[in-house]
Amino acid sequence: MREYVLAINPGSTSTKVAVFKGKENLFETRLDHPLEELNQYKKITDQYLLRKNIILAWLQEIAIHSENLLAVVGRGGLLRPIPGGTYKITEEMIKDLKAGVQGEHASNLGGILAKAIADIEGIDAYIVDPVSVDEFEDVARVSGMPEIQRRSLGHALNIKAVGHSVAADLNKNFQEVNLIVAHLGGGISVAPVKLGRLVDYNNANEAGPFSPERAGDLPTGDLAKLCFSGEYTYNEIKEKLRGKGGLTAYLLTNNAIEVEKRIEEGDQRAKLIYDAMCYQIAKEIGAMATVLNGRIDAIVLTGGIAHSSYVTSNIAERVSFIAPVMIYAGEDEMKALNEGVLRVIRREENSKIYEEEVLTHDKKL
Ligand SMILES: Nc1ncnc2c1ncn2[C@@H]1O[C@H](COP(=O)(O)OP(=O)(O)OP(=O)(O)O)[C@@H](O)[C@H]1O
Ligand SMILES: CCCC(=O)O
Repeated sequence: MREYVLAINPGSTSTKVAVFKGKENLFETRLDHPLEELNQYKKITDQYLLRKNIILAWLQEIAIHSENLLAVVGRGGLLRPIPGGTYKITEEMIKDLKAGVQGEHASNLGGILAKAIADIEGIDAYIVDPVSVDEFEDVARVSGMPEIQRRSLGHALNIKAVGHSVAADLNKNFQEVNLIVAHLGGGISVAPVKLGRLVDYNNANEAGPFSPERAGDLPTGDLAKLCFSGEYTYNEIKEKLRGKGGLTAYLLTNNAIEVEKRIEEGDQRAKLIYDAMCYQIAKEIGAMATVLNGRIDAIVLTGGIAHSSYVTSNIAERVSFIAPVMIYAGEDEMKALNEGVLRVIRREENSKIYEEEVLTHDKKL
């Protein structure tokens, strides 16, 4: 009997996998990939066969047979800009994931792996709320330089999933509330969520507050000088902006728990940098409050760093005058992927077709 949903969430060095029966999470694990293995491949998407075989071996280990799978869902990546929702994976989407139309990202593998495993049984494969969800109002796209448009890239999957939970806790529908959701992880996304739509974003890879691994907003003149100083290659600059920026650049760690330990031991520099990160997050939340004209049901702090009362109280002190601050620490992307599929299977929502949404969503300013 076909009754299980397999969820696949690829990260840079591991693939999280889970098997659900209805809402119940039966098995979940993180399959680690040693760097020596991954480094053999030039492009992230070239790792697909290696990861597929490891997932199939794991399914065998837990005695889940592919003929009992009902659907497979993967985390969607840097696709073309599309509205949020659950998408049936099509060949057109696979082409774009392989080409990396908005860049390389481990999540590009999510859809490719889901489709490859679903195809073994001829069942449906989906992605849910990919990184490239774009529900911007046009005014949010204008950057100040016509050659550059502001892009919507961020932690849409967790932000939307948490938004649904917050709305339910407020006894409302997601489409009835205005929220500012700050996802505080390795990257940081701050999003004004207007009646269920992500109408603006900082773009977690390139702007907004700095984060454990990313530099965030920078003074543009000084950045241009650094780029042309002759000291760095393009790839080195890219790494300084994303991967080796933020806390990692200042404190040589991306681990917020380690930073807090240093602060407790009296490290004043660690305190200054960490407080600056909280300050920038609060400032971004304040800016996003204007997007919602100040009509906000709640400010929501989520992601791994929202476990820290140091961070949440620091931010709350600055922003609680705007709206009540609610904390939903951690993330449950596996549950969010499964629920996206369940909404379609239970006909609470229609699945979308990527190429149709891209066509109707192509923005030229
Ligand atoms: N209890 C805690 N207190 C403070 N920081 C914490 C705690 N637990 C986790 N973190 C921090 O959260 C960060 C990782 O968050 P998270 O797991 O959401 O990120 P990720 O999944 O690696 O990246 P992303 O969220 O950008 O996809 C790390 O800096 C980690 O040290
Ligand atoms: C673009 C930000 C999303 C992520 O880092 O996972």
